Amino acid sequence: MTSDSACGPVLRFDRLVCEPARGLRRIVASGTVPEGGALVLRGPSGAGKSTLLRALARLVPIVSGRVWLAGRDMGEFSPPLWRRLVHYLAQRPVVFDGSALDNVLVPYRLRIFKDLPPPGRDRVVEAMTRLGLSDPAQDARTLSGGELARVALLRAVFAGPSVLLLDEPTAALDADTRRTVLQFLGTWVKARPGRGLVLVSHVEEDGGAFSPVTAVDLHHNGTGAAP
Ligand SMILES: Nc1ncnc2c1ncn2[C@@H]1O[C@H](COP(=O)(O)OP(=O)(O)OP(=O)(O)O)[C@@H](O)[C@H]1O
Repeated sequence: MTSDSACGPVLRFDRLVCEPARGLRRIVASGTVPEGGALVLRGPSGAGKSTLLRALARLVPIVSGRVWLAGRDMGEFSPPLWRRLVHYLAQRPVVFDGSALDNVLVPYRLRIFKDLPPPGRDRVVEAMTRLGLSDPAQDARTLSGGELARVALLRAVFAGPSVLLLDEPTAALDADTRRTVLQFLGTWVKARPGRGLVLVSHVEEDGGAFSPVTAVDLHHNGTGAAP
């Protein structure tokens, strides 16, 4: 896996020490998310990949270490603003009542982002179509696992993040759909300056969809390092 630092880092974490819940085994890692590209988080099951992602989103306790977004320390942001800009997408998608389209727009329907104008319906439907979601009106509770994963991904994308933290976003997808999703993310991350991705993936080729790309290997003992 190559590393290319031609662009500056969007997100950087240095000797970040976090724990899944207070008092549990700690995870220690440092890494850099390149602008317009991705950091791929690798490691065996239980090594702490999801925990590290959740720590970067300020969803689990950070014991020590530092995190910067576009050069600004995490502490300079309120937690809600940070979580919007550094947006975590869980491994198991959450489904709400309503259609597939309603589900993409949930944060706006619930008025979580009061200061952000909702994206136009046409833009959302166009993105859904690009991801192979051909019926925006379909009841979300009838969507397959792979369709729901793509709905959840679009919900995250339309929340307006700078950095998307994606926990195995291609796990429920067949090879063709996986390529479509990776291509979509590759376009998204380059569409505006200041964007980056962090991706947990067990699929070696997933990282190859992005350039520049960096990696962190988390080990069984919870320590992580760039290879
Ligand atoms: N809330 C929690 N309470 C107790 N233990 C937890 C909690 N969350 C995670 N753990 C434990 O912390 C360790 C790291 O979990 P984590 O989900 O971060 O691993 P992972 O590398 O993402 O694994 P996988 O590849 O299987 O998803 C695991 O041993 C897990 O059982």
